[in-house]
Amino acid sequence: MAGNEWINGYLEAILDSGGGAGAIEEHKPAPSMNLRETGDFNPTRYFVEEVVTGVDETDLHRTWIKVVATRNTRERSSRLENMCWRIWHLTRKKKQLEWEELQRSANRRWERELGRRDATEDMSEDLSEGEKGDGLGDLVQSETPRKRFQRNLSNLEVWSDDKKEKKLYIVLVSLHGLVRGDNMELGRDSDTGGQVKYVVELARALARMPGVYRVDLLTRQISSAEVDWSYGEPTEMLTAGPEDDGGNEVGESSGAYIVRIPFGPRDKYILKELLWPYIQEFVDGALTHILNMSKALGEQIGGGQPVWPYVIHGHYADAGDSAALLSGALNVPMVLTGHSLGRNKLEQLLKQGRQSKEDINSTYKIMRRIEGEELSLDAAELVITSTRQEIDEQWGLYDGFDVKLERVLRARARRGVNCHGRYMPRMVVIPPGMDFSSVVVQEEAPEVDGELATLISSVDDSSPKAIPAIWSEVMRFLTNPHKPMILALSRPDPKKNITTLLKAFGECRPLRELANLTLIMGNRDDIDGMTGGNASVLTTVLKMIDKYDLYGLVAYPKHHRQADVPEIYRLAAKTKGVFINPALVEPFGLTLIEAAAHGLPMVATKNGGPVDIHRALNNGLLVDPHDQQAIADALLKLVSEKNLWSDCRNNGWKNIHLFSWPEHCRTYLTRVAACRMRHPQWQTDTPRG
Ligand SMILES: O=c1ccn([C@@H]2O[C@H](COP(=O)(O)OP(=O)(O)O[C@H]3O[C@H](CO)[C@@H](O)[C@H](O)[C@H]3O)[C@@H](O)[C@H]2O)c(=O)[nH]1
Ligand SMILES: O=P(O)(O)OC[C@H]1O[C@](O)(CO)[C@@H](O)[C@@H]1O
Repeated sequence: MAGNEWINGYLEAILDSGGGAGAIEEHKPAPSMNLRETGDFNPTRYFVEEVVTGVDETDLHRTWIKVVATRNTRERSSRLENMCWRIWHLTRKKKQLEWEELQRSANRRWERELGRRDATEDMSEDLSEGEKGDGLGDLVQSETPRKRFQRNLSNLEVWSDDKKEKKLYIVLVSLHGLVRGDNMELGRDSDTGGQVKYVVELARALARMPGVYRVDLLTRQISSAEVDWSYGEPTEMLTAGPEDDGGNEVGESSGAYIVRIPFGPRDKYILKELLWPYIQEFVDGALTHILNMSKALGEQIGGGQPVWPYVIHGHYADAGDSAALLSGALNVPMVLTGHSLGRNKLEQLLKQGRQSKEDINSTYKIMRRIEGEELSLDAAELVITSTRQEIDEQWGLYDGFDVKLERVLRARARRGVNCHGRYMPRMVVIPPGMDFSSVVVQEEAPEVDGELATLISSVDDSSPKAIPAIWSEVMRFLTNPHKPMILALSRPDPKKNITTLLKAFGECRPLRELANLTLIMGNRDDIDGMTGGNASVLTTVLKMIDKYDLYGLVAYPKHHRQADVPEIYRLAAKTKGVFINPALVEPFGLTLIEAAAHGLPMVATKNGGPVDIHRALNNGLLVDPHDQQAIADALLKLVSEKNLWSDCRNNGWKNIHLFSWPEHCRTYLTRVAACRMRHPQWQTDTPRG
């Protein structure tokens, strides 16, 4: 088409000028005017050069106005051509800018990748020490060095019997709650629960390890009429130390002891939230005890030289704060276990939406607690957690810890690269053990009616099968005790979310018809005598039982002893029931491994440690604790689908052995031995061990 010949001319000019759609064109200088003078002037080429070099879009519109106003056809056509080219040029220029930006961002990404590769090399260099694995689901891959799953703990020497000639002195600190070795009053109040059980069992297990001479568990001396006299005893032996191989006595101080230090109002048992002002007083008392004990041990086993603590291990924010001070004063490595973390609790309570941050702080002194946790992180060489999730999603909330940065810092320190003063503690997953002595040997899944009915109907004192007293205590609430029992067992703390469980049960007719609900909520004489949060939970529970008319379907006994707990699990298992932990957040969940050991499948909160326990045991279902329907559905599924129930029961039994205190202690000592040595008595070239 003749009219469009000019387009061909321009295209040729583009090709000549090296331009082409998408090509990146070198910027060409404008043709000098001498082209005109020399007669080689080519208007098309001129325009192309003119457009490519000179114009921009700002006056494009003015040009358009001129073109529209031009009468002369030829002139108008020329101007139109010019405009087309300018539009084309600007489009190409825009594309060029975009391409250059793409190039720049690709370069930036490549640089970041290079950096990441560096960091990953650092980490993997570090990970080769067995830090891989994402939690209890990899428990078989966890720090606990088990034969079949021996980790590549490259530069760590696993603690073994050849350490038996060492005579280590270990100090554990757990300040709050009622701490004693036997008949613990777990669940009596919000401060006496899993941590108390954990530290007592840890102290006993450590004292039984080769090379450990003495373990002191420091706590608060409570001489109050409100509590049993045993909590006022200055010292309580938990276990005597092991005989040494030669059968010789190992000294009267060997073994594990609770040592009670007086601090705070002498005649009062006060809540953990009110202990913060007295931490320094505890530290003073603890320091005096440790100095005296180190001297005494020095006389016994140290050849006259003081035997300083091998490690000071704080449990929970308050004891972590204290251990940090003691560690600094004694120049002894500090280890921390959180048990339950303030930032996580705050997050979940805010999500529940019942209290403002100010109210939460007023009730729980949560900001002082978080400050104690941050101080502990700064001082700790090592943080022992129960699950991988606790590291990633709970400690990861803290200023003093970042998963990736910690590994990079450690790798840099190992390579002698400056860390600019940044330091973070190592995190290691060592799941707690449990005391299996209370677990009855695995029985075949009994026929419910056959076994339990026989037991109940023949009960009398003479009967060889007299049922445990606690069974009667529970069953007296129930119209039909043969129905599958849904069991919840926890301190009656608001964060345990018992009321949502009760609502789910009360509003689910099939569940009410198919199962009973048993709530073990600590021990109580009088609800009015309970602390605030616990009293409100109990009051709400009673009101909800009335509201939903759950009489005969829900058991809520006032008292039980520690020795009753295994029997309670057994009763629920005999009815083919289910254990539930609906907590808003559960850092670990000792009750879940206890229930599994007793053959009970679980329904548990998906917030916290239960995720990793489930991955290790595969013995139940996880739920959103804020979703009442999900809780009801999961319970209904497990109590109604008998094959699923049996599979979960057997899965729990299959792997529960992974939660063993001896294995825990072996890993514990292996990791502590690798901490930075600080004290002259440990002055050796290699990590202590
Ligand atoms: O009425 C009760 C209530 C509890 N318990 C026992 O007390 C312990 C409770 O431990 P857990 O279920 O773990 O809850 P907490 O008391 O909240 O323990 C804190 O500390 C534990 C140890 O670190 C962690 O597992 C928890 O996640 C953490 O919240 C278990 O052994 C229970 O058997 C009773 O015997 N009777
Ligand atoms: O509910 P909180 O305030 O996080 O505290 C958890 C409590 O449970 C315990 O296990 C009770 O022993 C302690 O860790 C702590 O007193």
